[in-house]
Amino acid sequence: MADFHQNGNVATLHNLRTNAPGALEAELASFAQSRHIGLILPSLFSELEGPALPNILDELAQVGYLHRIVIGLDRADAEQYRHARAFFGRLPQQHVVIWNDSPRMKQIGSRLDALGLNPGERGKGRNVWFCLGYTIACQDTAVAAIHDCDILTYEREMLARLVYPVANPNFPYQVAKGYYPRVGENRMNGRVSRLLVSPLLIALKRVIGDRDYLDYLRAFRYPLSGEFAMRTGILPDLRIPSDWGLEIGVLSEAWRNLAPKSVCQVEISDNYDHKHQPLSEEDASTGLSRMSVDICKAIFRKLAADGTVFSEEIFRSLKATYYRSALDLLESYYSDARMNGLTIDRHLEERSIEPFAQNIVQAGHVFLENPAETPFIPTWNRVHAADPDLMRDMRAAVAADEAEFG
Ligand SMILES: O=C(O)[C@H](O)COP(=O)(O)O
Repeated sequence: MADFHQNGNVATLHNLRTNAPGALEAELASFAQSRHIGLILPSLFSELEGPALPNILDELAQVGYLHRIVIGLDRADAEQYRHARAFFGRLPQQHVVIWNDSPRMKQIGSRLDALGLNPGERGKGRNVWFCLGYTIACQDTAVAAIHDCDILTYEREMLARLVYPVANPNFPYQVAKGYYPRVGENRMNGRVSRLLVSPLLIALKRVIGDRDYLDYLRAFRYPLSGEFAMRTGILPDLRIPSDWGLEIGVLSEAWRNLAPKSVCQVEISDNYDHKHQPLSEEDASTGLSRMSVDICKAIFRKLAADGTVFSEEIFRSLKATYYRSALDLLESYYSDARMNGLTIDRHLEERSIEPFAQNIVQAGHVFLENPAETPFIPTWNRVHAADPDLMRDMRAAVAADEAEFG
């Protein structure tokens, strides 16, 4: 049974398990009559062959309130795109597959490059950005949700809970961020969230002192969740990081652009499992290690933009303070896991803290050497100002790909 604690920073919408099954979906169907609800699915072609996506589609096929599903397809050749069209074809809702590697979409990318508005390296951030642009260009969607395509425990109630806070016209929220415990195969997961982000935020508070931004980030129960819903009015001004800092980046944008009362977090599941990436201890350029560096950089940059002065000494103290905080939290995670019959490999977890500590310092170095680096994709407002036809042409490119390979 969940609690109903509020932290005072962002509204927390719990699942008290008191609602009748289907009650939220029934309400959403009524909201959807006057405000269209869309879903964005950033997908790698390889995920079509994974175990999660077929079940996600089975669940989505039963969702009646969705106006459109926009699928951003990465790392696919022409044959794979054709296959993807057929794969997603069983969705009864209006849907579109954006083939990011198509010659037409590459031309759109080159046009952006020529304007100095490079949409960044291939990756989830860039994929989501094109899907958002497509959604804005359609001009018919009031609420857009985003979730990952590797969720092994997907149920359609997750989506209903995610979109409800921004779809209900009587609620004040512009952004809803999903949260849940990550457990699977009897293990407590969420390694980067538990072992890097939580202790890093505690350490930052100790080293640099109180900051509203730190309180805000610390208020989120799962800051790295890939599940968001937003009212589309805020999308044209959203700056999406092109690297792995996407989830923290979106929260930071919400903090910068919106009043705190417009942001909430919502419990979407009590059983979330997904594909696990390796930590790659020796190589900070891949896997969770790379993710941890990008997340640290995103947080440092945001704090610096807010007036915090960083130095080598601060990053050294941060590393030491982080290490201590992470070990303390590890003790709590262990007890929590143990009482819930879950396993946690203490040795492995303690070993993961070391590369994370190194990566904090590495991210600090990168930041100090290049403080002006802004790995953000331009906002769609900026794109529209520079090339008012681009969004329309992008829609046409997607339609032409569909017609050619349909
Ligand atoms: O959210 C996280 O911490 C990372 O995505 C890693 O998650 P995992 O440990 O569940 O694979």
